[in-house]
Order: sequence, then structure tokens, then C-alpha cells
Amino acid sequence: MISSDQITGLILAGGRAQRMGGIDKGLIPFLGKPLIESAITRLKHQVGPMLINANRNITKYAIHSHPVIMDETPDFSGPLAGFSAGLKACNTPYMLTTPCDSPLLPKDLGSRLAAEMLRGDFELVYASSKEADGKVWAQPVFCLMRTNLNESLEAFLQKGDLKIDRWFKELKSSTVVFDDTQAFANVNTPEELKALEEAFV
Ligand SMILES: Nc1nc2c(ncn2[C@@H]2O[C@H](COP(=O)(O)OP(=O)(O)OP(=O)(O)O)[C@@H](O)[C@H]2O)c(=O)[nH]1
Ligand SMILES: [Mg+2]
Repeated sequence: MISSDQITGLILAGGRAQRMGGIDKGLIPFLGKPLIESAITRLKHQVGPMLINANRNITKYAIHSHPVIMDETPDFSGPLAGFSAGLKACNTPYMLTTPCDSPLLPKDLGSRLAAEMLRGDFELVYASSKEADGKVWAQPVFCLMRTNLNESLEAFLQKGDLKIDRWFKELKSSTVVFDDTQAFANVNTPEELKALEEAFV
């Protein structure tokens, strides 16, 4: 069994948030609190240490009392840059990633991904969601990985590739399908923010 204290949680808040008008998405108010707080609340019982990956407003993220780490390169090259920064800062054998903009992320995300990891001796296990119409979608930024993948990710990024699914294909990976259609609801636009707030009340 993988215990929660063997897992570092990495919350990804390092994107440009262009569809949100370029403001720092993790800091926008969601039901009166910075959006990232909902992700922290959902994740904290699922992991031991927690890290926040952000590239702007570092002091504002730091008030949550978790280390804030930046991408190595300041060019917003995508979530794998955040994974890389996280793996370098991690002191546990496993790392669980989630984005900062999914306030309903599953409460059993870590435990179910961990069970699958051990079942098949996988290197990485990501979540997938089953939508209301029955379609299954990969949710690759919700992902549990062994932290010894650091070298593999470095080699992949050195090639100049940034595509998350192409890195996953190089690994022994698996996925777990979650049936809760709301669990991966995320906030990309002001309209989505409003709709998700309304769904909460
Ligand atoms: N560290 C890091 N994380 C990123 C980067 N780009 C996206 N992410 C994160 O990856 C997750 C999924 O990305 P998106 O939902 O597209 O967020 P985004 O890229 O900020 O938003 P858009 O600019 O509107 O695409 C979010 O948690 C982002 O914070 C990046 O360049 N570096
Ligand atoms: Mg994006």
C-alpha cells in the first residue's frame, strides 16, 4: 500500500490563464476565497507534503504555508515544466499533481491512483473522467507518478517536446476512470467560473 505521507501533492498554478484574460487563475475569488484554496482543501488529506507551482505572485501563493516553486524556464511552456520543477523539489517516492482550477477534484484521487499503480507496477497513473454521455476523457494533469521519473522527464524535455500525452506514452502508465462527471469541472473562462459557483450554492 502507498500511504499518503509517501506522496507529495503538487498543485499546478503556473499557467498563463489566457482564457481568463491572463490573470493569475489560482488567485481569482471562488466563493469568496482564492481558487487554489479549494484545491488545497481537497488535496491535503490525500498527501503528506504539498508544493505549489506558480510563476507569478509568488508571495501571494506563499501565504498558504507550502513551498512555492517556479518553472525553471520563464516561458510558460506547459504543465510538464511544472511536473519537472515538482519532481526536483520532491522528497517522497511519489508525487500527485492537480491543477489549481478544479475545486471539486475527487476526494479519493490519490488512493485510487495509488491502488492502480501497485496493481500493475506502473510508473505513472492518470485520471480519466466519464462524461454524462458515456465518453471517457483523459485528465492527464491529475496524475500520480513515481518521483524517480525525474530523469525520464528531463530527457523528454531536452528533446524539445512538451506534449504531456507523448511523455506518458514513453512510460509504463495506466489510467483510472472516475464516474463523477463534476469532479474534474474546471474554470477556464469567466463564464465557467460563474457557472461553477452557481452549481455550488
Ligand atoms: N508550471 C506550469 N503550469 C502550467 C503551464 N501552462 C499551464 N499550466 C498548468 O496546467 C494546468 C492546465 O492548464 P490550463 O487549464 O490550460 O491553464 P492555463 O494554461 O493557465 O490557461 P489558458 O492559458 O487559458 O490555457 C493548469 O493548472 C495550469 O496552471 C506552464 O507553462 N507552466
Ligand atoms: Mg493552457
